[in-house]
Amino acid sequence: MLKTEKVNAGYGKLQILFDVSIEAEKGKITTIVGPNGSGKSTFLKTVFGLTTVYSGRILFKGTDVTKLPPFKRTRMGMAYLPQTNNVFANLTVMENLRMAGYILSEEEFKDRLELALSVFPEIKNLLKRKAGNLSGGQRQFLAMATALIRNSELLLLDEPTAQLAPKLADVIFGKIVEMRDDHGLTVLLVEQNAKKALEISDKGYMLVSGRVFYEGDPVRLITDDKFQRHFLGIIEDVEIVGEKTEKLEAGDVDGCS
Ligand SMILES: Nc1ncnc2c1ncn2[C@@H]1O[C@H](COP(=O)(O)OP(=O)(O)OP(=O)(O)O)[C@@H](O)[C@H]1O
Repeated sequence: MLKTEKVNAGYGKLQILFDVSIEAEKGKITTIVGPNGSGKSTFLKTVFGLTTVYSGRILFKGTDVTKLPPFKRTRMGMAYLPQTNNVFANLTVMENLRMAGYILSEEEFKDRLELALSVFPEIKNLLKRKAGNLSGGQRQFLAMATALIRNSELLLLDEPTAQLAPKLADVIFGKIVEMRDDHGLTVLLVEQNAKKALEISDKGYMLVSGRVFYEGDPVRLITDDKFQRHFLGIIEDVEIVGEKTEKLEAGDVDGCS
């Protein structure tokens, strides 16, 4: 569904990502974890076309989208849900949902709305409320519901559980699983809440200083001793040789613990 090939990207001349190659398979949840500032959000923005790509390719459904503007990627089925400002705060919940479905016929919109509200019944009684007055969790539900209305195929989720109470975070993770299992969505997830995110994932990546440091089985990543230390920001034993960071293969992880 989504593949990046040796992507080097950043903001203007400030390079943040180095040779990042990642694959998110159709109908699967792929999660990227890593220390603060490692480039996780920048990577999602890059996939959506919001940064400067110096070299490498981004392939979406087999098409090279590296040079396409974000609105064209949206049209192709990508939904990017940033951590904040993921809904129109001055519009009501219903107006947000209508905006998402503005190209649909009235009949199609009704069907998509019914589906979105069946996955997110939590917002059903809030349709007239201004999105800006929703709680953090409700706002996240609304943002995800708009992706369902748009019939998006790939969800790019940037820390959807940030600043939410643990119980609510669990509900959000449950919704992500539901969107994969019942609605066939492909999810590329960036999370600080690394352990829980990896538990629901089919594949895990770890970024350190803008480079892929681990790729593979998410459960192996959680249980790896090195991961725990790196994730806490203690990265003294990441071997950096010149410009290259040693990449752990899934097979190496057993030996690390
Ligand atoms: N718009 C921007 N312009 C310039 N530099 C930026 C911009 N946004 C982020 N950065 C820098 O890019 C680097 C990576 O940040 P990014 O937000 O991608 O990391 P992250 O892994 O998502 O971190 P966090 O978990 O703290 O959100 C940081 O050094 C940050 O200061």
